[in-house]
Amino acid sequence: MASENRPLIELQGVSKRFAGVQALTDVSLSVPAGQVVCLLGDNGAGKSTLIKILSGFHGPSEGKILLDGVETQFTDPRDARARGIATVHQDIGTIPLMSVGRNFFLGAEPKKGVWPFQRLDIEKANRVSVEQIRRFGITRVRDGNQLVGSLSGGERQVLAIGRAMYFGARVLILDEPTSALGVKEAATVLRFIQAARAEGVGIVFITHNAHHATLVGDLFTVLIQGRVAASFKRGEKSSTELLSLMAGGEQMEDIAGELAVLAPTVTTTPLGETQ
Ligand SMILES: Nc1ncnc2c1ncn2[C@@H]1O[C@H](COP(=O)(O)OP(=O)(O)OP(=O)(O)O)[C@@H](O)[C@H]1O
Repeated sequence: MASENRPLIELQGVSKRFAGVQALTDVSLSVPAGQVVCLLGDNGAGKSTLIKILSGFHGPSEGKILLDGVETQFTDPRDARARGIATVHQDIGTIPLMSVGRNFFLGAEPKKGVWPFQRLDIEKANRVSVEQIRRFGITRVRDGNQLVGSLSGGERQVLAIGRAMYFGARVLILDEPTSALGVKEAATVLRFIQAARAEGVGIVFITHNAHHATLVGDLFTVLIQGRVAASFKRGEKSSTELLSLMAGGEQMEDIAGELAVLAPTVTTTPLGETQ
């Protein structure tokens, strides 16, 4: 297994400006091997911009990217992928009307035969895909010919993440992988995240769900308006504290105050009467 604290990828003092918009300011983040780094923040806080920088989609306006401790630049997302940085977006990346095996190897299909008579080795695609997802506890899938549309949301996420790992991801960026899922389905994905961590993969887990974050996270970074508002380790804050931080504590107190003023008006109006 990879050593626990070796950073695989790091951002140092990264800022990103778009025309007229300062999306990120002086953000530093380190993703060690075998650790889950939770990236949290409200809408517009800069999470997407940050993962686009980590995955080679944008270059930073200022600051550095270090890969295995060496300063680097990604030419594009393909370059980042080739160097082991895989991004799995919620609900994209699998095709419902295609089989599990075909989805798993999409764009990298195993071939058999000798060129020019090569054809898709569907037996291999089916066998490997089923092995890979069963390895992480999805035992309901037994046949690689099964259509992805018949899998649950959590199983589809696991398929997409398992595929990234099979193709050599060392850093997995998971963009809101549990946000559209029910409790049981989210648990499937969270278990998978733990299994990936145990294999020494560095994980960036983007979520709005403070509870999911505290269940699997080792390190936490909260972004507010493009800046790191807090950065801490597992056990240093409860999920309630985390939630309040994400909402920008004071704002939540203001909302609670407003609701307290409104509440008596609402409760004293008898049902069926209008004012
Ligand atoms: N390509 C772009 N051009 C101009 N402004 C952008 C661009 N991408 C992001 N921004 C701006 O940067 C800020 C941060 O946006 P970003 O999408 O990174 O936030 P986010 O935390 O991912 O939000 P969400 O959860 O809603 O996706 C926002 O003000 C957004 O409008």
